[in-house]
Amino acid sequence: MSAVHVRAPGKINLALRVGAPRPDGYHPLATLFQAVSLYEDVVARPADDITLEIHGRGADLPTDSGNLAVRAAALLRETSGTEAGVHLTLTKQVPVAGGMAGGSADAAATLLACDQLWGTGLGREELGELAAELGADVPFALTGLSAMGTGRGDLLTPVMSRGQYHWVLAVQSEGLSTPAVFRAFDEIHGYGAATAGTRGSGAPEADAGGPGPDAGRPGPDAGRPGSDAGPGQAGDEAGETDADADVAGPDDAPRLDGEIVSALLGADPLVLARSLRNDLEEAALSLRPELGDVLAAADRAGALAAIVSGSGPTVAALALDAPHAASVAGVMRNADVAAEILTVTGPVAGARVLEHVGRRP
Ligand SMILES: C[C@](O)(CO)[C@H](O)COP(=O)(O)OP(=O)(O)OC[C@H]1O[C@@H](n2ccc(N)nc2=O)[C@H](O)[C@@H]1O
Ligand SMILES: Nc1ncnc2c1ncn2[C@@H]1O[C@H](COP(=O)(O)OP(=O)(O)OP(=O)(O)O)[C@@H](O)[C@H]1O
Repeated sequence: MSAVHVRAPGKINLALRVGAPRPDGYHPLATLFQAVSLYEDVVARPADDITLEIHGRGADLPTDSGNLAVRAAALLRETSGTEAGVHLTLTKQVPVAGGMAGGSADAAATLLACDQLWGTGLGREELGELAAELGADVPFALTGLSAMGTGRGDLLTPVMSRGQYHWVLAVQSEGLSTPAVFRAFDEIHGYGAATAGTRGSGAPEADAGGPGPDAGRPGPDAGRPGSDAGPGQAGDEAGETDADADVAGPDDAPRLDGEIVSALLGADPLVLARSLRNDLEEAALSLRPELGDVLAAADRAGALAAIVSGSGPTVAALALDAPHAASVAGVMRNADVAAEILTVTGPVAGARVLEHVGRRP
């Protein structure tokens, strides 16, 4: 085979509940992911070593083992035992360090592209396990669509979603470090200096003394006022998910409100708008107070609701439909609160092969 082209999506966390740091420094999460139509494209070609070139965003990113795509290829090579190499051409659309899991999408796309190129014979399940080793958000970039994430965010349960949601994204020129946002979260909630670490280091640098005194506390309630508005129109058609129950993890893990799962089944953006919440938003705002202006601008532009995506600083504003999204985007562009204003839709598929070039019949 002469090339494999794989595309993987960025994500928005429709809901993100965060608990106290665990002994390993990671935070237990309960999150509802939606994959959106902002993509990372990876073309994998045979080569002797593992090499990478980057187009689009991220010209300053490392192209060596500091890059998650290179790390993904190296992990797959080691696991599969192949001696082959790969040249990766990565075209990035997802903002770097934007809270939309762009690096994770690169890793997921690379795993799938190299798997196909090298014919490793590993199944999706084994690729999922490698994905979780690379980062908490990587498994979701493989599966895409809508899913609940628990554990570190890497234990996924698919969630049914009807209809298409229209988002306006306010992208900042400077990203936010995910570990720094989790650290700010810990400070705000009195959890002590439990997390540090850099991406892809395998695990965050845990507190030398182990878990903080508050490690067992339930998740804090850090949503903005109004983000917890009244009950949704939970129908009785919740499919495999019990929409009336809180969606639970272990005893002291944070929980998602079942209302948001029902909202996705109802295909009604007005209902979803009432259920959006992000426990990291306050922490992102503490590091980047200007994000308050972005949220306010989305509100003034008539968005149904707006939320910081994941660890930020990208703000995702929900619209009623495509024309409404275009209108909100126009007003937000004029407000001049972001480097770029984009419109996307979700949910979309996870990492998938777009093209095999030169495959034998
Ligand atoms: C904020 C989210 O995007 C929400 O989906 C994710 O939790 C972040 O996922 P990610 O960037 O893939 O995270 P990783 O690369 O695994 O970890 C980066 C750093 O984020 C922090 N981290 C991440 C996930 C988690 N459940 N708890 C954490 O404390 C840790 O400091 C870790 O060192
Ligand atoms: N391929 C990559 N793309 C982007 N960042 C990468 C990549 N490889 C390594 N990195 C490092 O990871 C950091 C953040 O990556 P990314 O763009 O995925 O952030 P993010 O979207 O905020 O992630 P998440 O939402 O998963 O927390 C970058 O600042 C960079 O140091």
